[in-house]
Amino acid sequence: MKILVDADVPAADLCFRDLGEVVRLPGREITAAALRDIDALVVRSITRVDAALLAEARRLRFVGTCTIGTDHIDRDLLATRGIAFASAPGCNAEAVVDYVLGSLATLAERQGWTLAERRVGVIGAGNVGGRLLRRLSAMGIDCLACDPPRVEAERVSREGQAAFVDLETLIDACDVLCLHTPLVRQGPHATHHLLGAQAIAELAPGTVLLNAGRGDCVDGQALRGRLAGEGDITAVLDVWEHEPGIDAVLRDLAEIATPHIAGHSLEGKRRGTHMIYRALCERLGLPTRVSLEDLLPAPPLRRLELGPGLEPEEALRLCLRAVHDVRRDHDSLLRESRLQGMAKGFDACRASYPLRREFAALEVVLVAPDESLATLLAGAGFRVTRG
Ligand SMILES: NC(=O)C1=CN([C@@H]2O[C@H](COP(=O)(O)OP(=O)(O)OC[C@H]3O[C@@H](n4cnc5c(N)ncnc54)[C@H](O)[C@@H]3O)[C@@H](O)[C@H]2O)C=CC1
Ligand SMILES: O=C(O)C(=O)[C@H](O)COP(=O)(O)O
Repeated sequence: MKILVDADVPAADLCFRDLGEVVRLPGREITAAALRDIDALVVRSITRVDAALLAEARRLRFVGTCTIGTDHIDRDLLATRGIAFASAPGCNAEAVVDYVLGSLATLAERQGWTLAERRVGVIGAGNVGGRLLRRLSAMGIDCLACDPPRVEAERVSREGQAAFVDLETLIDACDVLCLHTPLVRQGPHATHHLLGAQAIAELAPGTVLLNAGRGDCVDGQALRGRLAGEGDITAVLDVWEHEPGIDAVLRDLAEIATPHIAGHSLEGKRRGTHMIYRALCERLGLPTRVSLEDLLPAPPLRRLELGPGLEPEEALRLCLRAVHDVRRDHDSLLRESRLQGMAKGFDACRASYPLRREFAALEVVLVAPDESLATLLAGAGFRVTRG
């Protein structure tokens, strides 16, 4: 049994070596020829698994992607060819929520507003959006949600404390829009350019638009036009059209521009590996000998002690940045894409990404009793204890 695993899948040798011979290749270098004698393929989001890639893959019986998104996989083709498929739903959802909160806290500081006075609209209330809504609500931040497929299928009207509304209502009513939809090209709920030219033109001045779903869900040219023209809205972009060769002008116009790393926590990546390892074991009828705990080292920063005298949002920013500083990711994309060219620089940042821990890995000790601070920090996802 030969298993080809993307070189950016962490802990792959530990997980897969008992199941067969493990071959590693960078995701963008996995070709049809490389799959000739491969029985199982394990990828991340950058390998397009389609008819061209599988042209010579006569032995292939399993494809797994250690990611939430599956838009890079032709699932119909796999089904037709009898090739089993697994993805990793929810694996890095907490990390994306951490990224969103870190970005919003950074914007609030730069632009002189507070999170508490904003209303956040979440588009796509699945594993990521649903967690975001729950954390925002627990932090006391007003939010609305838009998820027509869920409303239709489940007849839901609320998620946590947030009400479900249609997209137009959400856009009109919210100061911050967070996009967490999958890329779906066809059907009644297609998301390609879900935020299209008209919606972007109609955004109220001052709106913050954050996209950590897929780049193609937003019309990048229209967004670039609005940012370069009126310049009266703010964009936070982690995902882009045409990755890794993204639009340099849009990168410069975005207040926070990062190279598709919102989900790149150590926990998120390793959960993804482990979910695909489990799926392959199940497919082969073998027991799982490696546990997720085996893949998660203790975090280097475990405790932060806060004394009295900090404003709540200042304390929040301190904790967020102790774990992950989104400004570093922004700076590294700028630096590397200018040094190496866009596509190479974009990929280089991702390949050398210093894996970060999730907020839940940090214990925040409050030395002085402060119920509202405890609620804010616990709501944001930290483990809060009293000193
Ligand atoms: N930037 C990053 O690093 C990451 C990006 N992602 C992206 O985020 C996407 C969402 O992730 P999850 O929440 O885990 O997926 P999910 O499948 O759990 O949730 C997606 C939600 O979007 C909703 N949706 C679908 N079409 C919609 C539409 N037209 N309007 C509004 N809502 C719609 C679905 O009903 C569902 O509830 C993934 O598909 C992936 O593309 C995921 C992880 C990391
Ligand atoms: O899980 C997803 O979907 C993502 O977008 C990943 O977090 C990003 O995965 P890679 O870019 O590392 O393939």
